Amino acid sequence: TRMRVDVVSIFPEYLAPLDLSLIGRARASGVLDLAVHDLRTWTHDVHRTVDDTPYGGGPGMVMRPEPWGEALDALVPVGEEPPPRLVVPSPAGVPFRQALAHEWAAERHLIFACGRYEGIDQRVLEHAATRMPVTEVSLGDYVLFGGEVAVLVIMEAVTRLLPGVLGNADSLAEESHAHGLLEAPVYTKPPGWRGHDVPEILRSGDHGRIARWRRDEALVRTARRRPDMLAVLPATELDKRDIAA
Ligand SMILES: Nc1cc(-c2ccc3ccn(Cc4ccccn4)c3c2)[nH]n1
Repeated sequence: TRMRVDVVSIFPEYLAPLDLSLIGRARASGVLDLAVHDLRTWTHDVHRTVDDTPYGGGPGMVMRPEPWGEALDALVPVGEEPPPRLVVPSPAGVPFRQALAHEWAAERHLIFACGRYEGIDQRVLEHAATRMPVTEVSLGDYVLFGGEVAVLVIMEAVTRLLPGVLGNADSLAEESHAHGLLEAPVYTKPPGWRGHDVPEILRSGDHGRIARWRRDEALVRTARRRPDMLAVLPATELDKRDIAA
């Protein structure tokens, strides 16, 4: 098996979509070995308590360290080499970008800790960091209820980079965040639809002009929607003439 992934959550059913489609196929093909665990497995009280009031006061509850400690003990075999990476979605995390997806696609073992409430007692991450690399990661500047949907996003971004998962390797090559620009628009049949026609050039068969047209469209789109992406492009990539046009 290429990669093992463990996900721990108090809402394991939130991760059910990982059984579907491409990720389901990656699991069936053996390239991905995924297990979802209920954090309450590692509670011992009759109410299976996972949260408590925050030290220092403030609203909401905080996830207790003990269940997380036992969960991670159970999921990391003693002396596992290389150690797994612990990924903890958090509003205070580093931004998740395609570069991280590529890095994590090379890992042998990922463990995702899905927090809820106001988050996980920080000592869980501090202690885990004595045994494995730990990354707190944010999907963006908006606040979710918990880490589960972030794990779905991260798992999709990482799994599609695993060998054999993407059917047509070219689509990986075409990936927008690879050449630093947004994708050009895409079209398919019919050539005319509700009065909207497919740009003639795409039906010309002139592949050189088509490639140029797509690049120009990508540049214009990026300039309009994501000027920040252009700021980091190496000058060689950016032909000012394209933008002016
Ligand atoms: N990019 C992201 C990531 C998250 C995220 C990830 C994990 C948890 C566990 C709990 N919460 C709620 C919460 C709300 C307020 C302050 C702290 N946490 C999460 C939110 N929101 N946005």
